[in-house]
Formats: sequence, C-alpha cells, structure tokens
Amino acid sequence: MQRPLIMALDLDNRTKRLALLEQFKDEQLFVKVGMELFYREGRQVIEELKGEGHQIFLDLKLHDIPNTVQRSMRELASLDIDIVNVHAAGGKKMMNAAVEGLEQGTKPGKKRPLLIAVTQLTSTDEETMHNELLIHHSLNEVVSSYARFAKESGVDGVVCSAKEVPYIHQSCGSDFYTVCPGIRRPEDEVGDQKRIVTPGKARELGCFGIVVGRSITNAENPYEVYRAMKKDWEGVK
Ligand SMILES: O=C(O)c1cc(=O)[nH]c(=O)n1[C@@H]1O[C@H](COP(=O)(O)O)[C@@H](O)[C@H]1O
Repeated sequence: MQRPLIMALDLDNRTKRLALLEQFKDEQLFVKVGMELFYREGRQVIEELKGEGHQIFLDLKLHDIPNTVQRSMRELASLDIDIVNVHAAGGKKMMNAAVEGLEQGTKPGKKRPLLIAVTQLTSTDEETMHNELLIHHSLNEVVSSYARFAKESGVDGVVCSAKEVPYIHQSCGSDFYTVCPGIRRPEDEVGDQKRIVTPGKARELGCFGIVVGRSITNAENPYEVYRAMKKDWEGVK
C-alpha cells in the first residue's frame, strides 16, 4: 500500500457525495467512510465506492466489550474494505478480539483489512485529557503507550496526530502504521481539531498516511485543494 492521502467523505447526503466524486473522475482515490455516511447509506456505499475503484478506510471506531467487537468485526470483514478501526481505549483484550473477528470474517483467498486503533482523538488536547478524561500522563506518553498496547494486541497501526509519530516509531518501530487526521494548511479553518499539522510537516514527521476532510470537501474547488495538499504531502515542489 502506497502512503495515502485519505479523503474523508463527511458529507450529509448522497447527492453531495456523488457531486464531489464527479470532480475526481479519473483519480483512484483512498476515501474514508465515516459513521455519518455509513449510518445513512450502509453496505451499499462501500460496494459503490469499490465499484468505482477506490480504496476504503471504514471509520466506525468500534469501542465495546470484546465479544461484541469481535462479532461486529467479523461482519465488517465481509465488506470489501482496506482499513477499519477501533478505539485503543477499549483495551488489549478488545483490540485482540477485533483482530480475531476480522480474521474469522475474511473470506478465503482475500486479504484481511488492516486494523488501526485510535489513540487519542485529534480533537482532544492535553488539558482536556487531564481534566475531563482524568488521564494524568503527557499526551505523548499516552499515545505511544496505547500504540504499544495496540501492537501487542496484534493491531497493525494507529490513528494519531502527526505530532506523535516520532514517539510511536520509538515505541513500536517505524513499520507500525500511523494514520494521521488533524491535517490543515495554514490558511484552513481549524474547527474542532486541536493537534493539527500541515501535509508537508506530516510527511517530515514520518506519518504513513494522512486523513483530510473539510479542507477539501468544504473548498470552493475541492479537486484543486486535493491536488495542492497531495503535492505538499508527497514533497513535490
Ligand atoms: O479515526 C479517524 O479517522 C479520526 C480520528 C481522530 O483522532 N481524529 C479525526 O479527525 N478522525 C477523523 O478524521 C476526519 C478529519 O476531518 P477534518 O477535520 O474535516 O479534516 C474526520 O472524519 C474524523 O472523524
């Protein structure tokens, strides 16, 4: 898998999704289907996007008891998806159950989807983590420890801010996947994100992949912004 720029299709209706993708006609994209889209369109949207040749990160952030996560992952594995995720906060047993579910649900001869674990949401800053989640370590420590727990559970990588990638490489090695949302150019609206980084800086920090939503999808010309961010991500002048 090449180091992808994953476009988050966080759009509130099918017409908008089709209109957006229409602008990317000949591009083979890596798209992210989140809760908003999956809850509305279900399995069909995955089949449609695959049919159009796109790679898919299904972002449902499972976080439940191990048995439920295992059985749910078994179901999700029957979809033609490339990446799926859980919350690392569910613990090692839950993450391991997720891996088992995916393995059980992957059809013979098919590749099991990669599983990545969300460490701390990029909309959380250290102050919120201390005061509202009552986790009293540094953000870098929490993220790199959760990444290590994920690796020990058989998970393939993590979702984190690009800022934490060097710490994760230290705790888990540089071949452990790091997928990084919270990507913004200096001119972009930050919105609810707290730990933000530009695409170029994310590359320098060693992220495996980046996730970009509103900077592209809310732009007047999404394709132009996508191309510009991709160039920055790939270090093309
Ligand atoms: O798992 C994710 O994809 C995710 C984890 C995280 O910590 N932060 C985060 O923003 N995301 C997702 O990444 C996307 C970021 O969107 P924008 O902030 O619009 O670029 C959204 O679809 C989020 O659901």
